[in-house]
Formats: sequence, C-alpha cells, structure tokens
Amino acid sequence: MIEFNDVGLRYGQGPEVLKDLNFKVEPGTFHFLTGPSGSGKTSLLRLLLLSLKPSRGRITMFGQDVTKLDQDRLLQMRRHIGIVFQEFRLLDHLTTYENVALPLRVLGQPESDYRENVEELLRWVGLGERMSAHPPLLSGGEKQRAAIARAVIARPELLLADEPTGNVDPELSERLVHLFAELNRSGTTIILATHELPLLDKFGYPRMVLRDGGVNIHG
Ligand SMILES: Nc1ncnc2c1ncn2[C@@H]1O[C@H](COP(=O)(O)OP(=O)(O)OP(=O)(O)O)[C@@H](O)[C@H]1O
Repeated sequence: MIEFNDVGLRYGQGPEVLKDLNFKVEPGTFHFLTGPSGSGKTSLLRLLLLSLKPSRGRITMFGQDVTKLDQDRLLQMRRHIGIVFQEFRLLDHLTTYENVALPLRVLGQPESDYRENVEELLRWVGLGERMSAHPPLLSGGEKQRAAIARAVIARPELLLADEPTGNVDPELSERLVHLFAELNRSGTTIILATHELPLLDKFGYPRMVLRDGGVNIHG
C-alpha cells in the first residue's frame, strides 16, 4: 500500500529532516510511529497525507507514484486517507453529528443517504447520546472519538493519527487505541504516531522508529 524509496525531506533551504527513508507498509497492517521529539513524525505523516512533497526519492501509495500526480489526482487519492490530530480539530459551531457528517457533505452526498451511517458510527464509538452536543461540551475522550468517527466516515483505506492520545488521560488513551485496533480488524491500515511507551508496550504492533532522520521498523 505504501512504499518509500530513498525519500528525503527538507523545509526550504534547511537541512534534511528526513533522509534515505526506505520502507513498505502492507495493506491491513497497524504500525506505531515513534521517535524522539523533533525526529520527524509529523513530517512523515504529512508526506503520507500528501500535504507535503518529498525533496527527493519516490513515494508509491495505492500503486501509484505520488510524486508524479497532479493536484486533481492527489485530491482523489487523499479521499482514501483519514487523519486524526492530537488537538481534535472539530468545528465548535457544528454539532457532533454535523462534524462527523461533514466529509460526506463536502463530497456532495445528500443527508438522506448518510444519516443512518453517521448515527450508527456515532453509536459505535460510544457517542450515541452526544450527537447533538457541540464540541465545547464534550470531554477530551469524547472529542477524540468524534474526531476518529469523522476520519473514518468516508471509509478510508489508510488512517493516520498524530499523537491522538496526547490530550487524554492514560486510561482513555488505551480505550482510544482499542478503537483504532477495532478499525484495523475491519480492514483499515493504521499508522499511529505516539511517544507514549506504555501504549507501545501494551499493544504489540510493529514500531516504525524515526531517529537521526532515518526510519527502522521493529516487530
Ligand atoms: N514547517 C516547517 N518549517 C521548517 N522546519 C520544520 C517545519 N516543520 C517541522 N520542521 C522541523 O522538522 C523537524 C521534524 O519536525 P516534526 O514536527 O516532523 O517532528 P516530530 O517528531 O513530529 O516532533 P514532536 O514529537 O515534537 O511533535 C524539526 O527539526 C522541526 O523543527
């Protein structure tokens, strides 16, 4: 599903923050992405999200060399990718239901087509009673479950998560990772960036470790 060949990334004229990345991620797998602060986890996720282009090397995703795609094709490919951020990024003026439905609305689907799916997904993530609440009234864990639901409502094949448990307590962190694990069991490929060692130890998924600009996969 993902293949990096000799990929390097620099911002502007700065030094390479990622260098000689060579790895493959098979469909249906779950990887933790870890490494010290500043090692380039967010930068690597932005390459995978197609919001940054590498300075060198080749990135193949879904069978296509993404460095050769024009903007329209990149946008089409982007629809196969979901993203969850540490700081949730929900829209406060929309209800929880409307936040989760937004990606489908943007795709032009009529509400009659998606209402049931959105409600079912919200119940599945445990927000069945919170659908009409606005995000400022949700707890941290509830906000992140809403953000996860929004990220997967359009059924992405690849789900990226950047420190998704950074703003919730350890017990909730574990429950959120169980949610990602469930999504993975239903076929979604997952790459979850975290530096929380207890989570890495508790869930035995392989680790992509970034260090000194390079990456190694363990486990
Ligand atoms: N927009 C940018 N412009 C210039 N340099 C950047 C930019 N974004 C990140 N960097 C640099 O790239 C390097 C990797 O940053 P990145 O945010 O990818 O690391 P990280 O592993 O996600 O860090 P953290 O765990 O602290 O969030 C850092 O040296 C950072 O200063």
